Amino acid sequence: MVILQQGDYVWLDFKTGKPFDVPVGAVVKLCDSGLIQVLDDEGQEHWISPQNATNIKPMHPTSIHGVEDMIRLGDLNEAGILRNLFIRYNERVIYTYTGSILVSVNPYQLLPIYTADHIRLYTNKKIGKMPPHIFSIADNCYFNMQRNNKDQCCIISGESGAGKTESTKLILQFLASISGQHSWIEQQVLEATPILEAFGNAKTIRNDNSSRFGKYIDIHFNKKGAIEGAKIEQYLLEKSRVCRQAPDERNYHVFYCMLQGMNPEQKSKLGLGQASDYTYLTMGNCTVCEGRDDMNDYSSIQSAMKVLMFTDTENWEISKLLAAILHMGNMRFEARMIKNLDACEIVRSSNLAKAAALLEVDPQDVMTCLTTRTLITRGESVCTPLSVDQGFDVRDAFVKGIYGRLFVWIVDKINAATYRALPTKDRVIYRSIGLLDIFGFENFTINSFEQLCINFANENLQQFFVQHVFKLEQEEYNLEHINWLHIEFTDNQDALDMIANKPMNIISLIDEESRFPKGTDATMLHKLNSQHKLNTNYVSPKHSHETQFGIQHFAGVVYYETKGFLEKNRDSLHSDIIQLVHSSKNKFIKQIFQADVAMFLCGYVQTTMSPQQGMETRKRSPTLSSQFKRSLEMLMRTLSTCQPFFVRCIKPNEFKMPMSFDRGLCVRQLRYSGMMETIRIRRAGYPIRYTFAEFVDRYRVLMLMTKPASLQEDLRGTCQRIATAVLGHNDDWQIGKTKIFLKDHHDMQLEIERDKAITNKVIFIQKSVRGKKQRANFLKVRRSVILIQKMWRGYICRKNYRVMCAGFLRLQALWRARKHYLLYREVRKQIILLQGQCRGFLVRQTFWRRLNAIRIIQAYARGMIAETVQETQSREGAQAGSREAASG
Ligand SMILES: Nc1ncnc2c1ncn2[C@@H]1O[C@H](COP(=O)(O)OP(=O)(O)OP(=O)(O)O)[C@@H](O)[C@H]1O
Repeated sequence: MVILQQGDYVWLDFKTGKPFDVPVGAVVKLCDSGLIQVLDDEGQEHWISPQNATNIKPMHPTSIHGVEDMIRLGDLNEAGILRNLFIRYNERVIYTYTGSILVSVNPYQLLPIYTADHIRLYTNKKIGKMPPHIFSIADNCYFNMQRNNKDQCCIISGESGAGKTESTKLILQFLASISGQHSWIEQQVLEATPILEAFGNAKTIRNDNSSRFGKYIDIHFNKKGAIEGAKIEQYLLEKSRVCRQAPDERNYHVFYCMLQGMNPEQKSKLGLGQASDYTYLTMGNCTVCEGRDDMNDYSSIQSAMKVLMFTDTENWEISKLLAAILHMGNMRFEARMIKNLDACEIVRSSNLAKAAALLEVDPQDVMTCLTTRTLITRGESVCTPLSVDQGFDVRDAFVKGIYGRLFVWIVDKINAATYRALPTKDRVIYRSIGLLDIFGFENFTINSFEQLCINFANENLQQFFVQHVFKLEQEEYNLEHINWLHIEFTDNQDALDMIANKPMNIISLIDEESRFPKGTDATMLHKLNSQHKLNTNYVSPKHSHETQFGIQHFAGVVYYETKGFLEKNRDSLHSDIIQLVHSSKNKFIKQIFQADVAMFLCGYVQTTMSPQQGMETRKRSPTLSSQFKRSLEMLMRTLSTCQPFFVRCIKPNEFKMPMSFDRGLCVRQLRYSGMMETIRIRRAGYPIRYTFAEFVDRYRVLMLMTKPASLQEDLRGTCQRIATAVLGHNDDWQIGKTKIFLKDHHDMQLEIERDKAITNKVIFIQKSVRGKKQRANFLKVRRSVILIQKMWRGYICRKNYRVMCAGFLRLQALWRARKHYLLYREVRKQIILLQGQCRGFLVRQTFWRRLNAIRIIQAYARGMIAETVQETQSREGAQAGSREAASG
């Protein structure tokens, strides 16, 4: 028992026994209370008791958050694949790889992943270098074509509404933008889409723009890799839609566009009203399609037709036929009895006249043609009446005949504009990429002849795939003496042999019975039963009254209802109708019926038993199954010369809703797409191989001193050495007799290393060239610098010299000045000293002289003073005596 912890991821398998129930991923929320609580991917909680713990299995770590390449999933089973797609889808990541197979889940919303920037990002990038994307497939187709000089093809399959046509358009858009400037031819190739969609697409309950035909677009490129042309091959247009639509479905878009977009004058010329006036347009009770603008689409169709060289006359003739179809659809039949036989008559109305006028036939002839039939009884032709139901059937057969041939003519017309057959010698230099947008495996409640054809095509494609991925590899491994693990896989060769290859196969028996005059659906079933009842791929009816048989296809058993098989397979028109067309004055209708008329005129007719047991005359055109088988054989031949890529489109829900993932629906599609086988086969084998020479030439860059293959003596040894050096000894790659065998991731690793090595070498070359250039430049600059330095230094030296000279002069002057000054100062000092002494001497002499004089003067003065004082005193004494005498 597994010990679980909170947060662990597990698989929950409730073993409901329902065919499309697979284990769901879940995370453990609680596990400590005895019961285990888990939350599954759908958001539902479950409590699981220890007894039921066998329902739980741990999840491989690679499955927890999802991987880009499902080959790397540890849980390589339906549940693992489904969960991986689911978690990526929830993150709006719609593309996932399985090796080089791309799985695309329709997002039903516009994602910002198809911009010009994305185109640039994905250009010239090997698968795996960038996250999975449809652009990566387109890019690898393109660069493989150029690198390997080999045609490429891309097989896009899936259910209705899964996104095949959108993927095809995205690839075309990518190729047109990377292959060069938008040229006229590229525009023509791109403009073919609106025309094809108008005439071949319709609103169905599964898809508002459902392609009701398969197509193979072969795009041709010239040596330079520019688009040079394209050729479209169409398969199995659903003609019955012109006359009948299921509830909520519409007829082909072109009818509604024409009625909305034509001007009143044109409409009145064609006698047209509005969509609701026509039985053929209202059977599904739905004349408008949300999100489509029929009026706008009409002008797009018109301009696309101009680009593709439809003349105005041709355009008008097409409109006339479309209008005639609508008028014929409004014809009513009334029951009559003629000579005790059920007969009918067309109710008088303008519809017959309008239809006859547009077809340019006599209205009476139309009446006769739709109400009677010419039979040959005992060599004589007899005209017998038709019942009302037969009348309707003949009318519808005529209408389907017109539309089917018109569609073929339109495709041919487009091809005439876009495809130029090249002389055989030129073809060698032209390469092509083929895009196959074809209905996937179908298994409805009631499956008819169309489903048989579709599933037959899918068996072929599955076989092609298996052959490509497994059988050829196995053969090659054996041839090359490679050890490899034998894996079980479903080889559908037996089923294919039973359907179409071995003598008395199912298709040939249906064909034979279709040509047999007395053949009916019941006799055909009887023959099928007796021929194949012992074949394990054939499921016989359980009771004799049952009208269905089963085939064990690669994707499961499908039961086919045989009612109507022969009629559908004959796909022929009664000779009366061909005669009516022959009598027409309308050149266009005669042109589209050209082959039938020619056959009719040759009298090349077949006879079949009519319900009235008379012999009908019909033109003996090839049956639908033989035509389909032939075009399928051609297609398979073309594909087998190409290097293939596979895109598996998955529709996540039936409601055209974003972010809604219906697990059951997706498992069914995964199973029907043969995905499981493909994953196992691819993972177990060695998808990448190179001859020794190719390998050495491509990867010698990874080992120093390795010579080109042409100069090698031991190519095998060199290969081995390179592979060992890069991939290691023990990894799962092998070396055979002439080739080396690798897994996808080895290729990626080698390419990454090669890229690195080349980048290093390029950098080295760039470095050397830049170095040389820089050195030369440097030397030049250095020379110039030295010259400048020289000049500068000279200049500076000269300038300095001059300054120095001036300085020296000044110094000299200063020095001399100083010397003179010092001398002068000394002299001056001496002189001053001398002067001082002299002056001293003189002063002293003068002093003594003056002193003596002063002394003499003083003595004289003192004598004077003393005399004066004496005189004064005597005078004063006299005066005082006088005064005393006076007073007294
Ligand atoms: N990559 C995409 N991004 C956004 N929407 C898409 C994408 N692919 C498909 N769709 C939506 O899904 C619708 C159906 O796609 P598409 O017509 O390509 O389906 P189909 O497989 O060709 O169906 P049918 O077989 O009926 O023609 C488109 O009209 C578009 O709305």
